Amino acid sequence: MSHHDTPSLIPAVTATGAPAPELPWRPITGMALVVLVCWLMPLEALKNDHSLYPLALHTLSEIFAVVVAALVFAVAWNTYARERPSNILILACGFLGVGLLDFGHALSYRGMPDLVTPASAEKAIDFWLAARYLSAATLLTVALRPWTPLQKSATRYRLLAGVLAGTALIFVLQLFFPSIWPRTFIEGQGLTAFKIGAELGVIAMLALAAIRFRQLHRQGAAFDAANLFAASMIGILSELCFTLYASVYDLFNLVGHIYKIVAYLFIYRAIFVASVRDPYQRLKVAVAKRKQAEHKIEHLAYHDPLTELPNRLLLRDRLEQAMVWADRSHTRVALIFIDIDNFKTINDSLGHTVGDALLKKLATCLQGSLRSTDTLSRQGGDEFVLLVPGLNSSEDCTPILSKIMSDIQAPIVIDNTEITTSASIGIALYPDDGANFDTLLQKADTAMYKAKEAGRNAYRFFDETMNSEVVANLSLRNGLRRALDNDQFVLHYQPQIDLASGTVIGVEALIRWQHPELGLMAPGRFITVAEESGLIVPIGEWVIQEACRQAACWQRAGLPKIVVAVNLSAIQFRRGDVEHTVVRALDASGLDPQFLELELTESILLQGTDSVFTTVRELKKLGVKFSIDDFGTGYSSLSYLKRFAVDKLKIDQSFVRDLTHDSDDAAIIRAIVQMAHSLGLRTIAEGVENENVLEQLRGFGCNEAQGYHFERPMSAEAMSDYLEKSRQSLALALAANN
Ligand SMILES: Nc1nc2c(ncn2[C@@H]2O[C@@H]3COP(=O)(O)O[C@H]4[C@@H](O)[C@H](n5cnc6c(=O)[nH]c(N)nc65)O[C@@H]4COP(=O)(O)O[C@H]3[C@H]2O)c(=O)[nH]1
Repeated sequence: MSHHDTPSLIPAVTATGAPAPELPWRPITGMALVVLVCWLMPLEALKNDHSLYPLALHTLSEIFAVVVAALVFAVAWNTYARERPSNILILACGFLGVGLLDFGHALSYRGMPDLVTPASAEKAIDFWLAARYLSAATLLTVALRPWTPLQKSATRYRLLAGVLAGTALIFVLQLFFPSIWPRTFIEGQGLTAFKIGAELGVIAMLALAAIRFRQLHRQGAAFDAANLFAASMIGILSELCFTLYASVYDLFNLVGHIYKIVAYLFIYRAIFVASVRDPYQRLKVAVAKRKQAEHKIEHLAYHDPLTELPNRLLLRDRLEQAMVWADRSHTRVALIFIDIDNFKTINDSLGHTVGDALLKKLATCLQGSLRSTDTLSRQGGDEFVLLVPGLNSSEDCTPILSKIMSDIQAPIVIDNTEITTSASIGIALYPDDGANFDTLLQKADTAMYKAKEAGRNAYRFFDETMNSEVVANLSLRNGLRRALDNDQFVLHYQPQIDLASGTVIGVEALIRWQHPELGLMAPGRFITVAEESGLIVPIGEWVIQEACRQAACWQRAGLPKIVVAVNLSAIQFRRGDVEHTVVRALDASGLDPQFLELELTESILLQGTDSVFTTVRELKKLGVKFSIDDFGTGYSSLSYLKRFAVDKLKIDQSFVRDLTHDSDDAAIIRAIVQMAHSLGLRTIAEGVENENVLEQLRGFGCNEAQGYHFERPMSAEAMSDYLEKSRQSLALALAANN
């Protein structure tokens, strides 16, 4: 079965989604009762009353019927569209023909002027029967045909032409060759058996149509089967009247004509429903759906899908409006950047679903304590931005900020887990800190970072010093990128002295940046920026390679064999591949691994990841040495001393510096040295600036020392000279001993 053959049926509801109308049994039954009463009652007087249905009334009723038939055609034909069922066109054209034949009937009625031939009962009956058959055939056709669209649009014109030609033929035959028709009425005798039989034929066709329409209605037809069913049934009642009448002026004739008009009206209703009401309803539904979809799209464009809060776009718009209002009312607008502390940890440890639920709850909670004029938006991730208009001064913000902070700190229960968090908040004010959205947002963001740096769970108002820091950092970051490509880094070396022998046994490699404008820059000014930007990874790689190369170079030059110590950053372990870098540097330089020492900070060890452990273990296998830098300042956990099996502890210079005046520092150093020795580790004190300190360190049993008291960090050439001198004095001492 092709697509077009499929009956256009849908269950229970119509095309517009409304429930299918009930069959109109009430008018049908009422009208049937009227016919029954007329038939059963002895109404001889009425039946013979010729004034009951006079010519004028007949003409009037027929004109009305013709008008309704014409309306059926006009509405259906003019509103027809290709996707509509072709049966609508069949009804349209069929009823155009019916209307024309009814017109012929009205003009032929006895008492009307001549239309080619004189008017007569038989002439009127012949037109009448033709109209009845055409109407019954039309209804039966649409009852039996599937309600599918036409294959070709030209068919509609062919159909119209066919109906018009057929009707014209009937007119011609009736007017010019009336004798070819069987007799239907004989003056003085009344209706012929043919006429009655013909009416019964119409009744049979209409009955078939009615049965089919009822069936289709039950199956939930997508067209108005109920009204077409009523039209067929009332058509049958009308026809029954015409099998019962004795005079063309009697009661049955009157009732039959009225019923015919009612049947036409039901067809008109069906056509109107199919051609106007239903399409209009569908259009209304489609427009409503479209509006809904548009509304949804608009909502999505301006809101964050997770929290339903306004997004950046809407926030920008609201800020622009708020700025205009602030200008007029001489008030301020605050843009408050809220970043949830440790959100990443919560997300990673409890999962994204919990993370999302937390953000939603925070959003609801925050929104609950804001005024209707404030706008809370989500920028993505764990960042919210709040817009507060109508402030007189920055102090007006304080109550809001305290409220936000306490709201965020309140414990939130998700999936039976209680989560407590906090926020770092940065505030920028309009017009004080900027005159547009981007500037204000960036400044609020900068202030938020300052709050984070200050230990989180804090808020900071933006001030210009923050900005200059940011600008400086930015130019530093860009400069660092170029520095690596342009070979602007150099290593300086500081000797490490063995306290027992007084000889140099190692050097610490310390990076310097030969800045084209700012001169030689110490690492304290750029290492943090390099770490933040990740540039520490390639920079650190260069340091290892250069230190190994230089150490191997000194050894090849016959200078004393010393260990070169290199600082490593935690970021290098997190983002880089330390093991491969070191192995490559050793291979390239040819340096024996035992002359390389890597200085680890406690933060590296605290990462506690297996990869740090594996790297240390693998490099130790090669012979590389490890020391812990700045020992004593961090957690100084004994467990990682055991786990990582380092070789040396580097006592932080903050303890060494005040050693002679501060008894606590002395106690700490003594304890570190004792502990290191009992674990079989060597100790080195850094920052040794005078002889007194040195003496005390010797007294504690510290193995090595490094500091300005011996030498400041120096260039590679200066270090070569230093090593050369050290070699010579060693040779002299040996010669003297011998
Ligand atoms: N006041 C005083 N200071 C002394 C004395 N003796 C040495 N110093 C300074 O103390 C720092 C010792 O290095 P650090 O503790 O590893 O601390 C280093 C280290 O953490 C880092 N750093 C240096 N080079 C590198 C590198 O190549 N990679 C990494 N990741 N960090 C590096 O930068 C820090 C600072 O390095 P520098 O500025 O070169 O500063 C050096 C050194 O010049 C002294 O007697 N008195």
